[in-house]
Amino acid sequence: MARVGFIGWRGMVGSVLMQRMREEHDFSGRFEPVFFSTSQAGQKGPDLGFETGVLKDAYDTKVLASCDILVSCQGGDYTKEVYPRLRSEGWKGYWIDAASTLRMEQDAVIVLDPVNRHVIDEALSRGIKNYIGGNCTVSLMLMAIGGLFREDLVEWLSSMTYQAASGAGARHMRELLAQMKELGDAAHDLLEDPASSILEIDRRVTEVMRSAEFPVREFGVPLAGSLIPWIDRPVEEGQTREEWKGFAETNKILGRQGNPVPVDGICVRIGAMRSHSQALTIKLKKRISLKDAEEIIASSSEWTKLVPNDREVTMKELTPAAVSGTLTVTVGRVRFMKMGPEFLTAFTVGDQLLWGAAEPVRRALLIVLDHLGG
Ligand SMILES: NC(=O)C1=CN([C@@H]2O[C@H](COP(=O)(O)OP(=O)(O)OC[C@H]3O[C@@H](n4cnc5c(N)ncnc54)[C@H](OP(=O)(O)O)[C@@H]3O)[C@@H](O)[C@H]2O)C=CC1
Ligand SMILES: N[C@@H](CC(=O)OP(=O)(O)O)C(=O)O
Repeated sequence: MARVGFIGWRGMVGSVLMQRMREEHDFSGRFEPVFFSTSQAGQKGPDLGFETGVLKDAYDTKVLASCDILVSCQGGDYTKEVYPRLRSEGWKGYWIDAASTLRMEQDAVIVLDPVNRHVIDEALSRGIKNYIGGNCTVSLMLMAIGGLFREDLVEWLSSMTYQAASGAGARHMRELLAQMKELGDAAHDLLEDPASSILEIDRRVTEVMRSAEFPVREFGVPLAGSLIPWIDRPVEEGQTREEWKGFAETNKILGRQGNPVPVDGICVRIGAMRSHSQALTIKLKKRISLKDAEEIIASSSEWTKLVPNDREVTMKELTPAAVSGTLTVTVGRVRFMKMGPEFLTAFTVGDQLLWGAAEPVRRALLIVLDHLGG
């Protein structure tokens, strides 16, 4: 029976992974799970409804190397430190990771099996051992409109994003709520009075938002009541690294680095909790009917849900409030644009911690286990 080590299981992404694995009964005796921690070795393992033993030291490469598969949601710094050591000590097992560190390596595949199962299967048959979850924005875009790529209809794509606080981590989610509370508190008494001036409410809220006491330790600036049109560090030509991933990772996931599709846009952090949204402009290679475009989009995956371009349904279903916590990736506002009949637009929303992080990793584990005959 394969031995599978889990590192980072108690973090935000790791907790969602554990939750999904329990829901899907993945811990049903098909493999032997081993739980690691960088800070709690020797303490009790997670409460998953079965005996999970004592936590092993996540820096002990001897114990790590006793696993056939390692699944890490611990983060890039951990991967950078431990992964090369394991390989240099001769470990030949499968490394499945949510962090971006190894994504663009030649001997790694970015996993999003509803879209690139063929790439994963081909890599397994070539003996590739590293399977890495993609950037959340890229994975969610492909879950939404992968059908258009599958039909080779996309000449180029621009994605303007509206990214949730969860993408930056748990502390950022807390800070967003703390900021919201401060703003609400600032206007509290005026909100109670229906006759109060909206301009006075706005003045107070803006004053609090700009004050030195406003909680901005994590984001550096206000997000509640505002937005941040910059995610991650700068790279070349004025792009941010998050924007750079759009082109690099989309083409790697699709296995078309030799013939890449241009993908670019502006990535923006907004005050949503855990669902990323994106407004897409898609230049098609040829004219197709709106009905065909909708059908192809809806066929992108079994989790893709096409929302009719109708006000009521859009407001109910095409929002982070509706989508968060579900595996459904909604796509709506599909229509041709004034620029010409090959310019298609769409809006999509998906949970950043599910298909954006934990779910592709969970499914990669099952695929590798299948490959090993587990
Ligand atoms: N956040 C996201 O949206 C995405 C993240 N990722 C990747 O996943 C990595 C992990 O992200 P994320 O899950 O947000 O990170 P977290 O900060 O939530 O968790 C990372 C680790 O911190 C340690 N930790 C310390 N204190 C606590 C605590 N109070 N509660 C829980 N864990 C604690 C745990 O390790 P230990 O038990 O060893 O102490 C945990 O595994 C990222 O660095 C990134 O590489 C990938 C896609 C999306
Ligand atoms: N950078 C993404 C989160 C993410 O998926 O990052 P990475 O590509 O490092 O896994 C965000 O902030 O929303």
